[in-house]
Amino acid sequence: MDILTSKAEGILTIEFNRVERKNAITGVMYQAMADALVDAETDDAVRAILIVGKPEIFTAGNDLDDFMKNSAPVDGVPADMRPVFQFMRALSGSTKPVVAAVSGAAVGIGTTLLMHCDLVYAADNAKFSMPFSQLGLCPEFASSLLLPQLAGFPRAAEKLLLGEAFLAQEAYDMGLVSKVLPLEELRPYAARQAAKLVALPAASIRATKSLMKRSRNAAITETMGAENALFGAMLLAPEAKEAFTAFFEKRKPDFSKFA
Ligand SMILES: C/C=C/C(=O)SCCNC(=O)CCNC(=O)[C@H](O)C(C)(C)COP(=O)(O)OP(=O)(O)OC[C@H]1O[C@@H](n2cnc3c(N)ncnc32)[C@H](O)[C@@H]1OP(=O)(O)O
Repeated sequence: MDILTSKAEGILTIEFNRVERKNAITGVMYQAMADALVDAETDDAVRAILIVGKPEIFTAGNDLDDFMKNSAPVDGVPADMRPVFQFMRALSGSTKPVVAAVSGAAVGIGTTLLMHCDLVYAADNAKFSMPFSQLGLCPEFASSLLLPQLAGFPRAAEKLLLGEAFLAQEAYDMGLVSKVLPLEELRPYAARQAAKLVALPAASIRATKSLMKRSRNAAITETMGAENALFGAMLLAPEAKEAFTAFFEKRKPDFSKFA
C-alpha cells in the first residue's frame, strides 16, 4: 500500500509509503487520501488528522510518470473530479484540524498541501520546493495566492518563479511551518499536538478553524480555478514533456527551443 491510513485515539493518520519512488504521488494515492479525508469528515470518532512521510522523504510530489501517461482529458470525467482535485478539495475543505509532519524533501504539491494544513511541523532535514516553472508548469491549488500572502511577494517569487528550494528554518521564517524540530522528535511531537487537539472540545476547534479560514475561502476557490485551467493545459504542452523526459533521462531539460 503506497498510502497507509489508520485511526487511533481520535486521530486519522495518513502516511506516504512509497519510499522507493521517494513517495511520489500517483492518482491511486491521491484517491486513497481523498477517500480517507471524506470518510473522516463524517466520522465523529476522528477529531484530528495527521499527515506524515518517512524520515528521509516527505514526498517528491506528483508522480512524473503519471503526469506523462494520465494527463490527457478523459471523456466523461470532468477535470475537477480527478483524484488530485478530490484530495486537495477534501484537504482544503476539511472542518477537522490537520497536522502535518515534514521530514526530508517536500516537492511540488508536497509543499503546496502544507498551505492547507493547520499545524505544520518540520524536521531539521526538511527541504521544500515548488519547481513548477522548472517543469514547464505553473503553481497549483492556491499556492500562487497563499505563498505571497505568507512570505511576501519577493520571497514567494524566488520560490515560485525560480523554483528555488528552501530549508526548514527559512520555511519557519516565512510562516509556512509552525515549528522546526530535530528529526527524531518530529513524529512524537506532531502526534502529541494532534492528541491535544483531540482532547479539546470538537465544536470549539471546528468554529475556530472555520473563522480563521472564512475570509480567504472564496479567494482560494477562485485562484484554484484559474491556476488549474492553466496547469491542465501546460501539462500537455511540449515544455512539460521535455522536463519530464529529461528527469527520467537524468539530464538537464533544454527549453531553448520554446518561445
Ligand atoms: C499537481 C502536482 C504537481 C507537482 O507535485 S510538480 C513536482 C513533481 N516532482 C518533482 O519534480 C520531483 C522529482 N524528484 C526529484 O527531484 C528527486 O527525486 C528528489 C529531490 C525528490 C530526490 O532526489 P534523490 O534522492 O536523488 O532521488 P532520485 O534518484 O531522484 O529518485 C529515486 C527514484 O524515485 C524516482 N522518482 C523521484 N521522484 C519522482 C517523481 N516525482 N515521479 C516519479 N518518480 C520519481 C526516480 O526516478 C528514481 O527512480 P530510479 O531509482 O528508477 O532512477
